[in-house]
Amino acid sequence: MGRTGDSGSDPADAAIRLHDAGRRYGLRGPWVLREVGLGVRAGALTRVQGANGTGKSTLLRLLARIDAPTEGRVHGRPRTAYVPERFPAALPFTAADYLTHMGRVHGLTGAAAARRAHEWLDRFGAGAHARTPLPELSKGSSQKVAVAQALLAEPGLLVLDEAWTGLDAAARDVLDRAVAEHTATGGAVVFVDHDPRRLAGLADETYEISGTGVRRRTEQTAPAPAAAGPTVVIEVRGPLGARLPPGLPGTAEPGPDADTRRLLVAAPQSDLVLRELLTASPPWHVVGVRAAEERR
Ligand SMILES: Nc1ncnc2c1ncn2[C@@H]1O[C@H](COP(=O)(O)OP(=O)(O)OP(=O)(O)O)[C@@H](O)[C@H]1O
Repeated sequence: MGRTGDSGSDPADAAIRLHDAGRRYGLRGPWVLREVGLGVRAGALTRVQGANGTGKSTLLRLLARIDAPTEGRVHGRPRTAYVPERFPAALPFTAADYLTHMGRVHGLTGAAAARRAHEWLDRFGAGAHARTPLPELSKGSSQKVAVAQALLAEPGLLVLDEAWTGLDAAARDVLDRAVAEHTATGGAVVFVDHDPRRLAGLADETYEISGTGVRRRTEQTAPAPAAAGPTVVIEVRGPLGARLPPGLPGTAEPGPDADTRRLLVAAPQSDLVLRELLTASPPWHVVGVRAAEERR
């Protein structure tokens, strides 16, 4: 069985690393993972894939340190936030109180945690549910809370297990952008998603689970084609006279102020463009992103 350690993907700058890690459930349960060696780099987007039941969630729980490996070791303790595949929605909190509580768990002051709780609920279009008890939320709103609790913590490592499932299209876009911003500012993201188009072409590393082993995939997924379809307007601000990064897809035009530009980009390429802008030197500040139809 191929071991990721054998493929040389154990970077020294890893935020977290598994060494010969194995996991089974129960004393005599079958091994789900064995001899797994992989590192997750700071500033990188890492995808984990594999057929149903192969151990994707198990691997993510090891990386999030929710579970300890049955054998082997884990190195690195980045501050980690985790969106589980199934959010425990029956907790006795309102949405805002739960998020504030989670913010405090992650070390924020009460005031900062409460502010970010409301900011993230608003960003996900769930501001109206701030005072709704978690058990009364719809599945979609509940998932927004599940994702917001991880994002508001601004962790070093963000672990997303099917986090897009159940979100509406606008909320999925918000999460896509949050992931791009997170990696652009040096955070690490590990994700699993059943949809191969999710963040297609953006992953820096892709790991495939097969049998009890994990293999690093070396081939890059081609970026999503710029198909006809929805266009988004990205308004950015940069230093006066600065040039946009070369080779950006879409078209650019002057913005409302001398230091702003408006980019018209096919929706599937907007994350790629945001990432280029945020990682440019000097970086561009993203003023806003909206559907082209809403343009005034
Ligand atoms: N808490 C647990 N107790 C016992 N067995 C478990 C537990 N969690 C997972 N397993 C088993 O470990 C194996 C891998 O499960 P896991 O959920 O990690 O796979 P997955 O690839 O994420 O699955 P899916 O594609 O269905 O989300 C499965 O056989 C599953 O039944």
